[in-house]
Amino acid sequence: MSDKDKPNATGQGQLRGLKVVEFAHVVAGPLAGSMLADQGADVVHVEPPGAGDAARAMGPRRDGVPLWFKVAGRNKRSVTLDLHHEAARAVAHRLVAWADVVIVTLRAGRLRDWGLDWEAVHQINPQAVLLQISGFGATSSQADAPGFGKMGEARSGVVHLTGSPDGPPVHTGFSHGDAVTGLMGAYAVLAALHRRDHDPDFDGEWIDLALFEPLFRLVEWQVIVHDQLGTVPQRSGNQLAVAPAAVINTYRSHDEQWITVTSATLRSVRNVARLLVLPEEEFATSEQQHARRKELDDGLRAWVAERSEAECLEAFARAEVVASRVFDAADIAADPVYAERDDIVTVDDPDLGEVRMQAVIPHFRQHPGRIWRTGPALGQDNDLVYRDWLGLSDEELAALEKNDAV
Ligand SMILES: CC(C)(COP(=O)(O)OP(=O)(O)OC[C@H]1O[C@@H](n2cnc3c(N)ncnc32)[C@H](O)[C@@H]1OP(=O)(O)O)[C@@H](O)C(=O)NCCC(=O)NCCSC(=O)C(=O)O
Repeated sequence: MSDKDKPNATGQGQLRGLKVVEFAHVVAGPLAGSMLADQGADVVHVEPPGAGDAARAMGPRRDGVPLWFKVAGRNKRSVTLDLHHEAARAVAHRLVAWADVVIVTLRAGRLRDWGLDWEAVHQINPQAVLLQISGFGATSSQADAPGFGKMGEARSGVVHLTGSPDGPPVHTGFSHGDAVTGLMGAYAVLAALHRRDHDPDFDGEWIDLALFEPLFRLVEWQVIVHDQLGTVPQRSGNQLAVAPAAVINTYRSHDEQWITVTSATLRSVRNVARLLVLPEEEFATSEQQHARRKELDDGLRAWVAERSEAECLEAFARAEVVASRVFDAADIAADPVYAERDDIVTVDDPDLGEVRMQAVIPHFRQHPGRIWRTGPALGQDNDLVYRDWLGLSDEELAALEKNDAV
């Protein structure tokens, strides 16, 4: 076994030694695992033999090599296991027994059939933390229904709030609902592990997370405004529906670059007024600012349209008005602040040579996580995980292979 193939291969990171197995596909569940893997956990991604996780085929390719999975699968182990076979399910249960954390995102009926639901997992490994991600949650009447992240975004209220008032509701340009669900799933796992490590009576935990719930939770004002005022917040373009004093919008410069300006406190809105040479004292209170929000917005639009991006950003910086060029991927690649932060790193990849991707974020300054591999080939770690970690014998492995179960 080479050094890099040993358990705890990262040798660093906050979660070194944490054992995680994922019976999860596409984006949300694997992203939860990715957050844990970035911090040094040993994450085993179980995929069906053949094509593997559908996530492998997603997104643009270079020379036939899919790019997204190089990031999505990074720092993880890939094993194949066809759970349609009973013998494969027995191996899955050994992985459950091995793990501290089990992530499942197959539909409820399938989890029950395959012995990967809470009852089964808890029986196999009473100390395990189970993160179950589903469309509608395990207690819902829709518990077994399929769900995708965009459904979650729509159901969370966020899509209703996104877009211009006279336009259609809009989704964001990436897997927002899935990503936030993965992130919240990882956060929940760590909360459960904290209890495990401090409560002598810990007897496992079942985290039951629906795809719409994380975004729903994060729009902090939606429910209480509706409850207390009886009003339904509406789309308001780039403005925040419930922060009436704020000036937030994108404006186009003379050299046709979009710039976001955002000012959400009394002082920062006053700074905008001063920049536009409006009498600052007339923008002293939240009510005054709200009453003249359109004037500020129109004023900024005209002001930015007359100037180049560079002039605007310089003036904004001088006036302490918070603003940014609306970045695209090329801007990110060229930006000095990203470089100063080491937010993009170069990683060796067996198919593509050197690839650039996001660093482990957030940065831990004392004990940072690291990227020790890009998304692995399908089943690349079968031998390591099944033989060395689970202790399967040659005969057991041969029998699985003979039945196409791995
Ligand atoms: C994503 C789903 C809609 C896919 O639904 P289905 O295709 O009906 O699959 P099921 O969940 O019933 O799981 C059974 C299928 O899993 C696949 N599968 C996965 N892993 C295995 C292994 N190891 N062995 C065998 N089969 C496997 C295989 O295709 C099975 O289908 P058969 O071969 O027919 O037996 C659902 O799993 C789901 O709602 N999951 C919970 C919420 C979630 O995570 N949604 C995706 C978020 S990402 C997202 O929204 C996005 O990317 O966009």
